[in-house]
Amino acid sequence: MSCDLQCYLISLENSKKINLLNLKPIILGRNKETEVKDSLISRKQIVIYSITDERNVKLKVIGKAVSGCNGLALHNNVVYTIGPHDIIELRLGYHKFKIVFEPDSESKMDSIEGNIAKKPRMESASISTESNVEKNECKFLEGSWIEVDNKELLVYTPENCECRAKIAGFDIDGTIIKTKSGARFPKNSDDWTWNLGNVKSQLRELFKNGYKLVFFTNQLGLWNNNSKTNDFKKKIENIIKAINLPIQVFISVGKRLYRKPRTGMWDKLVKMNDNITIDVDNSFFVGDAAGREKNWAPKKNKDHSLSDRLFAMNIGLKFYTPEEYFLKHRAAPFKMPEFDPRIDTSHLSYPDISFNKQNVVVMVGGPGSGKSNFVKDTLIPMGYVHVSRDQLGSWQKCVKVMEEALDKNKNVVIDNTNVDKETRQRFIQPAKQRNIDIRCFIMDVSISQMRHNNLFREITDQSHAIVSDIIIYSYRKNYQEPDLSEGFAQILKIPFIGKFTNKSHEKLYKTFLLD
Ligand SMILES: Nc1ncnc2c1ncn2[C@@H]1O[C@H](COP(=O)(O)OP(=O)(O)OP(=O)(O)O)[C@@H](O)[C@H]1O
Repeated sequence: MSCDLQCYLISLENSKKINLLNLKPIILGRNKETEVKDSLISRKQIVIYSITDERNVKLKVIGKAVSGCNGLALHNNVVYTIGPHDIIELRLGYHKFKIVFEPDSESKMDSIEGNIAKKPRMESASISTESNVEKNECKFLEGSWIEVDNKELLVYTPENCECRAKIAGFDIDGTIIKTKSGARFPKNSDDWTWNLGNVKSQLRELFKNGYKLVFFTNQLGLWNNNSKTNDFKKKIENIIKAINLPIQVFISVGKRLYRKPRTGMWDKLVKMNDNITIDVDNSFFVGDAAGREKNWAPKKNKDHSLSDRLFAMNIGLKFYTPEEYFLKHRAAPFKMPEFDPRIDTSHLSYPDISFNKQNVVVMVGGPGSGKSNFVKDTLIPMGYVHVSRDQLGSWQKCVKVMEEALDKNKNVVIDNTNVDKETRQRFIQPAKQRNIDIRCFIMDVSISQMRHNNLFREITDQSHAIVSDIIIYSYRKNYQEPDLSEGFAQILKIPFIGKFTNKSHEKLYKTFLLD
């Protein structure tokens, strides 16, 4: 063997070259030698030396992180023998160093920029050890929690969780687990068992087939409750431990962006996937909130919601119910929501709203029906004085401001819900007394679209007071259809035409938001 033979570790991140001396151990870790700053890695992570004459390298993991070789996890305190071109990962999947012997008699073409870096060898053939590393070993190693956006989202990531392109996503309650007691809601954090017998083995199969396993769950009940949150975290850790796979878990605690069917949890996963683009076409999501009607199977209740199916739809993922996925049942029928936000409205147009005399426009429409948006877009630019109870505080003030404007020969728009005849008369009478025409513009928007719009506003505009569903349903209950006999010179129906100031709002609006 030539005495000129040298062994190096070459960083695949920055081409840094570390000389491995014959039979002289050095320490790799979060240190100057490697230039790695990853806090999950110990300063003393791996002990390593070369046996240059034999063209091999011995190493032992001694630090807190899970280190790897050629994509496989290494055990701590086990001596491994590896060889030229093997790739050491200081933390499994990260901070890769290739073993290079120079001169390289095996591959003259080999270079960091060349074939090895682009096509890293994944086989474990060259690892020999005093204990075996199984090729598909997939154990779970305890991880850590992070809190996002003022605890609206909690994320659990096991230490050896790898970022992968294919995602197998699952809801938890009613999908992975069910209550042991048979109660609808768990009685305590131990009240769980596997939902279906083969959940665990199917998850293992997916993991072996290259999927990253991710759980997504809505847990509004944890909001502002530290003790419940801690119990729930423990429960999640127990479930993952029992499955014994590195599964990442997203818990939506808040009401807004992260709650399924909204895509906040998925968007966060995309950002946390270490620049690996997610292969949406080959990923999927499984959940029991699928909108199935009562008796979708013998004696089965109606699903409590549709949020899991809509979550998948919003992202563009294939969707399965637990029965379809785990038991291979045929797809059950389901009911879609009344309002579909994806529908294109660009072909619609407003009716002719011009008028050749002084007039008052009384808007009629529930909370979130888009009255203010319409008024701002159309009537205000035409010179109408904007009268709104939201801004003035009481209907009496609205009447006063309207009268003052009318007496100055101005046109006026009353931008209130104006739900019934009595409310509308408050504005019709003073106009009539002045012989001024009154028109009525009704927002042609369904109750479910109003709910969608309100939620959209809640997410995008925190300055506006939150409108509860109760207020919207009370609008529906009290609604009296406007009629010419009330004193209107004209009644027009105003369609909802989507108009957006920015792309991200448009994207959000066009997803299913209601659960
Ligand atoms: N034409 C539109 N295109 C896109 N989004 C719209 C449109 N109209 C309204 N929205 C959105 O719907 C939400 C409610 O709209 P808006 O405030 O105009 O309703 P409103 O009927 O005036 O409600 P309220 O009576 O509660 O004040 C807002 O977030 C708004 O941005």
